[in-house]
Amino acid sequence: MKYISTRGQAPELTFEEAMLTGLARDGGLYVPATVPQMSAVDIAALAGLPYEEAAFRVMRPFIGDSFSDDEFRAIIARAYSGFGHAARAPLKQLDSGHFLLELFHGPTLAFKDFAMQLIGQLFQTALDRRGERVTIVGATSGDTGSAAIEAFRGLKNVDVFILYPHGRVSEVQRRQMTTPSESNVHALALDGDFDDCQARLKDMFNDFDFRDGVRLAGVNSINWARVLAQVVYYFTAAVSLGAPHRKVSFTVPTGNFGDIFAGYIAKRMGLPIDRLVVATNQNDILHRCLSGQGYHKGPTHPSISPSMDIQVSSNFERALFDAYNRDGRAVSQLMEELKAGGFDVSQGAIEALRETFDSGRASEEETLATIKTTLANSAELICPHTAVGVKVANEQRVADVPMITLATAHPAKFPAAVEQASGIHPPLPPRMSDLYDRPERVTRIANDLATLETHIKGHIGA
Ligand SMILES: Cc1ncc(COP(=O)(O)O)c(C=O)c1O
Ligand SMILES: N[C@@H](CCOP(=O)(O)O)C(=O)O
Repeated sequence: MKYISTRGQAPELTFEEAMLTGLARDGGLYVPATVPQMSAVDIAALAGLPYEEAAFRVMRPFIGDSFSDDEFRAIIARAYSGFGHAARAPLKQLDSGHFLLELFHGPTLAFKDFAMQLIGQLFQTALDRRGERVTIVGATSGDTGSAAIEAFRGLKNVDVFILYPHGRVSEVQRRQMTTPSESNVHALALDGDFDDCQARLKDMFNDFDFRDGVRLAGVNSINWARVLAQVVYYFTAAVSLGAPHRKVSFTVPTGNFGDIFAGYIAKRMGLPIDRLVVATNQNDILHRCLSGQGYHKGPTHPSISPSMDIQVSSNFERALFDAYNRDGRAVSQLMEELKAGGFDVSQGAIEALRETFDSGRASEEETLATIKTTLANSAELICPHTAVGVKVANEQRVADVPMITLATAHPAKFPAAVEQASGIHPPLPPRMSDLYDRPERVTRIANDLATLETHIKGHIGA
């Protein structure tokens, strides 16, 4: 199994190399050269399996020779052992044709744990074997950072630096990042928004002296392994509703396009997915693009679903690569135009995208109203990101095809918005009940590449 870059100018890599590399050296994102297929028989055989075994069968063909079967099985078992629900990703019925896929039973209460817990184990195994260490730098609007810190805290061959936008994450998210006491964890509150954090991270990858000097690695969804781990729950959810014998649709609260791109991979592997619906908040660049208005950046408006406050949706590049028939030069050209503000998508590419993706948006008021009505109608208290999904799903559902909305975070991560909408203050799970009492450790830092690089170099192994 080989991985190629969306910009066509970087070396082909194995799974392990792509995982440890993160961003390709031509600035692109790694994708599998070919997508492995699962037959209807393979898919039907997933029914009733433990989540871990389904994960092994879905992901195994992407791993190649990087890990032995025994090694990979053990890694998966360790990754999901800390989840608070036996099913790992349980489905809850909201009404007759609408289901919630609960992805918040991991250690940091968001869907990121599915991938991050796995790649924590994968990194550790690979680095121990190679006798290497890496410096992980991550950009977060709140959830990736806390999940990465949880997965890598205390590991001897990794330092983890997380850039988050100062003042733009929830207090629970911030405390999850700033309270771990392990010396290999470094929380950096950047003066800027999430797009600034992600842009500086990509700048670091494109500064080869720095990149090679600190042995930079990335755990954002630029890392293919992140996307791969998220493919699994599309299979388990669809199979529990009757796939491969019946089609299902998914609505995905979307920001960086990693989660929904995992659904696209599941579909390309053979899972009978009818529609994949991109649900955005008021920062609706993806919805506008899929509606034919081109991809043009605007200001980011802070919202009550802050993890989706994004303009430059990183993984959309992977979808564009396929929509432009895997033409790396065309993708490079679009990404150059994006630096200057945006680009128009060709008619052929937009038609290709629309074969799979629909989209919708939820305003702040609609998000609050959806939290309230979902509680009243289905007795489910949902987080604001999930509410964006539920609102859009309700508009886009069609009869006879079940709709599964991804519940991407626990409501207790966003208590202010949930309480505003519902009057209920969602409590943190007991194991996190002292979160507000733990001392915080964070460095406020300027949105400046040289400052960041100097800080990181000075704190490796500190
Ligand atoms: C709670 C929550 N929902 C949705 C999203 C959007 O997911 P993605 O960035 O994969 O599109 C995020 C951030 O990634 C998130 O943290
Ligand atoms: N919403 C994310 C943004 C980063 O996304 P990623 O999937 O690329 O890591 C967050 O919570 O940080």
